[in-house]
Amino acid sequence: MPVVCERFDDLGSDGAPVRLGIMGGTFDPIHLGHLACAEQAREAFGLAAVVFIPTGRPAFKRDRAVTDGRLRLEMCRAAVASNPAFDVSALEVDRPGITYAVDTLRALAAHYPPNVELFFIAGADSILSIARWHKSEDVARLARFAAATRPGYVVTDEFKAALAAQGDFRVDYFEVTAMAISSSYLRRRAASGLSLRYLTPEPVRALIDGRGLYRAGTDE
Ligand SMILES: Nc1ncnc2c1ncn2[C@@H]1O[C@H](COP(=O)(O)OP(=O)(O)OP(=O)(O)O)[C@@H](O)[C@H]1O
Ligand SMILES: O=C(O)c1ccc[n+]([C@@H]2O[C@H](COP(=O)([O-])O)[C@@H](O)[C@H]2O)c1
Repeated sequence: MPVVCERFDDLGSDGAPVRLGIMGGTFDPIHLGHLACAEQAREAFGLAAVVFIPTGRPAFKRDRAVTDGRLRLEMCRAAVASNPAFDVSALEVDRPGITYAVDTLRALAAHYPPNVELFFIAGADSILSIARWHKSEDVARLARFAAATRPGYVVTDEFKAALAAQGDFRVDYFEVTAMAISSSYLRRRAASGLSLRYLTPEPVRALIDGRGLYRAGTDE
């Protein structure tokens, strides 16, 4: 039985330094923006693998209903199957209560040897909120951050100063191909009966269609 993920549970067991990317998100549903972001972070930071970890009950989205965690995990699994460097983890979906990244990072740090360095991948826009994350000082100690910017997005000195004022976070930026799509956009399209083709991998689209997800009246 895998402990934290399905393909890379023994990462770092040879003692050599290695970097593991963590792509956290609600993934309701996963889309090409998430996947390109993870792939380009992998290249930019020399990550050996990226694990997609769908949240259980997301801390900052308590005001809306979220699709069942097992289904979101299944969509993530279908989305990453064709990339040998990608994996999924059920850690957050299986953990009861509100999902906090600190609990996940603690579990990963306890599982992997110290030569495995954790990189949490996130959109640069959401990086400013990390100081409000649960036990953010521990989050800062447990992982580095790979923050995705869009082409033309300038990380200003003011932004860096605002972040530095909030805590001792180690943040590195990388540029990701701009894709102006979001899970909410896909949900809205599905609810209007519009196609999700070319916005999410085909196996994910097939799951959404097959299970009748995000149809009118089933969303927020
Ligand atoms: N188009 C995109 N390109 C790059 N990164 C993205 C994109 N969409 C989301 N992300 C990043 O992926 C991570 C997980 O995002 P999340 O699951 O909340 O998706 P979302 O599309 O923003 O969802 P929603 O529309 O429901 O708020 C976040 O760090 C977010 O910044
Ligand atoms: O730990 C927290 O307090 C916390 C607060 C907000 C977001 N996060 C994490 O950030 C990632 C992206 O979250 P979201 O809400 O944009 O899908 C996901 O892994 C969340 O668990 C974590």
